[in-house]
Amino acid sequence: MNEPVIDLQGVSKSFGRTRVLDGLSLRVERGQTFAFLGRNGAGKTTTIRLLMGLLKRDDGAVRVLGLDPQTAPLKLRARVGYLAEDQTMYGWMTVEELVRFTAAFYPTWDHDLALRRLREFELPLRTKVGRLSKGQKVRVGLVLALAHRPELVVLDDPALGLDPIMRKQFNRDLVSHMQGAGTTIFYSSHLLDEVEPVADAVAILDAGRLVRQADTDTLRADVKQIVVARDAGALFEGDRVLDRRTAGDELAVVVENAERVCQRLAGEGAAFRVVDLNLDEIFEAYVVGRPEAEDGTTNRIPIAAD
Ligand SMILES: Nc1ncnc2c1ncn2[C@@H]1O[C@H](COP(=O)(O)OP(=O)(O)OP(=O)(O)O)[C@@H](O)[C@H]1O
Repeated sequence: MNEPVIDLQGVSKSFGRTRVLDGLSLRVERGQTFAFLGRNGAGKTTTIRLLMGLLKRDDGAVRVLGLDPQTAPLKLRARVGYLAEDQTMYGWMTVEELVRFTAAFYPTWDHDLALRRLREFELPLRTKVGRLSKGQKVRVGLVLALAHRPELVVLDDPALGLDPIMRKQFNRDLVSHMQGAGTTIFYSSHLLDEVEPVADAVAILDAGRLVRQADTDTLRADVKQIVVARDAGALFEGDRVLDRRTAGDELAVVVENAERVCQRLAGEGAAFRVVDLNLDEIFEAYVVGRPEAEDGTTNRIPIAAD
């Protein structure tokens, strides 16, 4: 198998006495569009800063494009397009000046490509960056992150602060300008609806721990809600239950390995129905699901990355 583009193993990071990342392992393959999901404060930006060599880890190993970002940050930056969450731009420069200024840092800069993207994004070249709208600034950030033709694009919550129409547009930009052509895209988000149509793979981070990493299609096929009679909770003993809730006479249980669970239930002659979940519902089951039975016992098994 090819070397992964991003490879984190057992990475931990604390700020003072607060442990923000706790033994995080993650693997992103070449050409993937990979969404890194987590609620506010889960540790996404911290992970991205570690990937970019902007922070030092306390423990574990990090390789990005085969390099350790901590010891080779500049080499890495030349090969990565990075859009920070709080991208600070030089507001007093015009768009054109900012593009020329940034170009000077990258030997592989493709100025024609930059101009083409600026045109496609309908960005006004002679307007000062400080006067652009939030959506326009994100697009300038994307142009700057892409025009040196990086092998890897790392975007920290790029749709943050954009209105729903602009977020859809951003997704279209992602698909039309970055996907394909072998570029690997790693981006953090908490906007599940928008991630779902574009991400090949996702990782779900919760309080600094990885709760699941999988291809998006695999995840949707694997995690389902199974509805049984209210008193039939014992059917799921030993299963990986993520969430369990009752409604009227029914019990709805979200499980991993749904196909295997369904085969078993069918074999046992149990009455049940299966509900497909979208990424948003799956995410919710992992990070806020309540797997406990009414007697307080739990059968959520600690979950490892695939
Ligand atoms: N330099 C720092 N010093 C102290 N605490 C920090 C620092 N950077 C991050 N933290 C804390 O680490 C935790 C994780 O922050 P991080 O920014 O990585 O989360 P996030 O998943 O990106 O959140 P969001 O979606 O809100 O941007 C938070 O509790 C944050 O307050």
